[in-house]
Parts: sequence; structure tokens; C-alpha cells
Amino acid sequence: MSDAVVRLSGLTRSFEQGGERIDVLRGIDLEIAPGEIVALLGPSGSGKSTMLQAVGLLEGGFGGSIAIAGTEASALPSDGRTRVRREHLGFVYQFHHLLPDFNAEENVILPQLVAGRGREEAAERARELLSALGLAQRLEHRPSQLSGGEQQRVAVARALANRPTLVLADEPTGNLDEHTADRVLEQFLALVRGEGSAALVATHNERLAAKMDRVLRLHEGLLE
Ligand SMILES: Nc1ncnc2c1ncn2[C@@H]1O[C@H](COP(=O)(O)OP(=O)(O)OP(=O)(O)O)[C@@H](O)[C@H]1O
Repeated sequence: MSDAVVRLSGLTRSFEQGGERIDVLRGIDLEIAPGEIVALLGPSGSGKSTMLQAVGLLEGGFGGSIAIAGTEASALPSDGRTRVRREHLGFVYQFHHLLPDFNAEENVILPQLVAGRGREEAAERARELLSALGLAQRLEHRPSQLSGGEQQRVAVARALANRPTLVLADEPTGNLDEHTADRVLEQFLALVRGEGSAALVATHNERLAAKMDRVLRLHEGLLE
């Protein structure tokens, strides 16, 4: 697959802990196609976050190769990794990490301004995404004035604002009750599909994973 949005070959990561070496990732091979939505399942401690950090080019220390949208990124210097991240990746975490002093619309506008988009266009895009997520009446609310599910939906809009090739989501609904988690995940999947982005979504929830296009299982440092 030459147009893969992610290609991992022999990805490894080990940590030293108390003088002992733990091999968390032991040679992961993976390709994700454009627009494909992939669940990454595994129990706590199996290495899901570590793998997302590798694909997100957020940390060094990995062995093997990480290519994002055809660019071999693992060997790039930090500014090159930042550029690939800005051009191609969007992130959603378990906790929203929204800026507390800015309202919902501004939180979705800001990453677009950083990417060089004009304010008017950025505001229009923010309203489009937030409306698609049912938040048209919440544009001027600050994060503390939103429910947990609403906060996560703003975080989803922010992640998609710059039309990423790939969205990386680490337990995006892990902080929500089951009913809210289901609704937010449905909206997340529908929006990502509509936008044509690919996604890699870490979860330990089999039921939520089953709603995605493909399910990967991380076990003892390898994908099953
Ligand atoms: N910086 C670090 N230093 C030492 N060990 C680490 C570090 N980061 C992760 N680990 C270890 O790597 C293993 C995998 O952690 P990781 O957070 O990737 O798992 P996870 O599958 O995302 O778990 P969870 O579902 O609980 O978030 C764990 O044993 C963890 O203790």
C-alpha cells in the first residue's frame, strides 16, 4: 500500500525501570489506509499510549521506522517532526486539555491560526464543526461551563480543525459514563468519516472498538 497514512515497520520501545528493562513494543508492523478508522485494543499497561506517542511523533526513543503520509518521520529533527505533526495529525486525549480561558469556538479557532489560516475562515470552520457535533448553542461557553461530553466534543472539533490526514485518539471517551461515551464516539466516528480522515483510537472497550473499521489487539508488545 503505497499511499498509507501510517506505516510502522519493526517499531520497538523499551523502558528501564528499577534497573530492569521492559520491552513494551517488540516489533510492530502496521499500515493504515486513507480514511480507515482503526481501534487499538489492549488492557491497561499493554502499550497503547506508547504506540500512539510513537505515531504522534511526540517522543523519541523508538526503534524501527515510522512513516506518516509517506514521510519517514522517525529520523527527522524536532522541527521536522513538528511540521509533519501540524500538517497531518490531530489529537484527542482522555481529558480534553482545552484552554480554560477561551470559549469553545476560540479553542477550535486557535490551532487554525497557528497553522496560518485567516481568522474569518477559521471561525467559520469552527462553527461548522461544532454545529456538526450538536454544539451550535455552546460556542461561547468556556470549558468549565460545558458538560464532560460537551468538552470532549469540543476537543474532537479542535482535533479535526486543520483537516488532519490522521486523528490519534487515546481513550477519547474513557472519562465519560457509558451512555455519553457511546454518543460522543458515534458523533466522533461520523464526523471523522465525513471528513475523510483516518483514525487510530486506543481503547480498552471491546464494544466501542467493534464500531470501527478494523480492530487491532496489542498483546505482549505485538499486534495480534
Ligand atoms: N516513561 C516511562 N518510563 C517507564 N515506563 C513507562 C514509561 N511510559 C510507559 N511505561 C510503561 O510502559 C507500559 C505501557 O504503558 P502505556 O501507558 O503505553 O500502556 P496503555 O496500554 O496505554 O495503558 P492504559 O490503558 O492504562 O493507558 C507500562 O508498563 C508502563 O509502566
